[in-house]
Amino acid sequence: MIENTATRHHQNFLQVIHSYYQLTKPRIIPLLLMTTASSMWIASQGNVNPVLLLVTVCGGTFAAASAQTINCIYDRDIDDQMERTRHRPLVSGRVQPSHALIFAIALASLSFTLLAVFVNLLSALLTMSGIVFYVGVYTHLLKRHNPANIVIGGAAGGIPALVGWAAVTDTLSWAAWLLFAIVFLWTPPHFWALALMIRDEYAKVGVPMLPVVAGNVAATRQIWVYSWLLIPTTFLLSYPLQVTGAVYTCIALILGGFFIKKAWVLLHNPDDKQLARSLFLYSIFYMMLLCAAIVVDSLPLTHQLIISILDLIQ
Ligand code: HEM
Ligand SMILES: CC(C)=CCC/C(C)=C/CC/C(C)=C/COP(=O)(O)OP(=O)(O)O
Repeated sequence: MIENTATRHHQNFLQVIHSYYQLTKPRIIPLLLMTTASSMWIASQGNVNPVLLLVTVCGGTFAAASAQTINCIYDRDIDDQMERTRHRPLVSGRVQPSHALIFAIALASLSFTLLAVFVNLLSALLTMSGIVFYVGVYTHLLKRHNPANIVIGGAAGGIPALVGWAAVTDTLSWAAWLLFAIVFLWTPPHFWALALMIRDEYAKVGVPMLPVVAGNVAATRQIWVYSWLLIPTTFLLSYPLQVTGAVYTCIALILGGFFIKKAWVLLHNPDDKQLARSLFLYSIFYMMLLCAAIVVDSLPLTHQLIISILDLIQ
């Protein structure tokens, strides 16, 4: 009997932890952190201090988790009505909104303190501006009111790249803003592809996502335009900025080629949900590999490999 009660308490405790974990929308955070890490990588010319990297990534994790939790509190009414979101902890009543708010404030405070004390004030303030922008501008002002919601909201997603740069250099440079621009321009194709898949759900709750208000044809045209803005922008890191080299440029070219191809096929089949899904999944893979390419590009081993290959050819 006592053993049973203890097991039940243990299970309840794990369920509570899991509910709070779910509040933070944890699957999105690793990619945000990859943009921070790759920005730190370039800013330190491949010699990033591992402790600084760890602390910055922890600060970024807490901040993103805080922002997502506040978003869950704010959007719990519409989350309740959409299949994709109806199992979230605040909707199903597993966490009280007031408890979630305390959790979010604690996470934001922890993030600010960690970054301000162990990294620098600029990175801490930028991170807080990320939370304010995502919650105040995207979630409150735009998401339910303006079809340009995610175009402007994409700026919040670009902030972790700025944070990474600021963490290393205590300033922002052209390269930092370029990384910001890459995430900013990537966000519309990433999100509209998903919105094409679940357009009816957004329509049901009255969220004016582009495919809902302008139709699939207009949305796929916009995806096409943003893809063409994104891909050339990724090359600017190599030329004229010269913060990345040949390996990055080759990988960016191949990845970009597939991006354009998928956007092109979708442009000609705007109602095909499978193609929209394929672009959505690819957009995530694309950003992961682009960040990885930035890191690989600067490794001494890569340089040695290229020199060996060039020697072999000659
Ligand atoms: C305003 C900007 C953005 C919007 C509106 C948006 C929206 C979404 C939505 C609705 C999902 C589906 C999540 C789910 O199934 O619950 C998703 C998935 C995802 N997003 Fe975004 N996103 C945005 C920006 C970003 C950024 C900047 C990143 C990272 C750099 C990112 C990374 C991801 C990842 C990794 C997933 C897949 C998560 C999974 O496996 O379920 N997103 N996004
Ligand atoms: C520096 C810092 C902390 C920056 C914050 C960056 C951040 C949290 C970006 C997240 C973008 C995102 C996944 C939006 C989805 O919101 P949604 O409300 O449209 O998604 P939903 O429909 O799944 O609720």
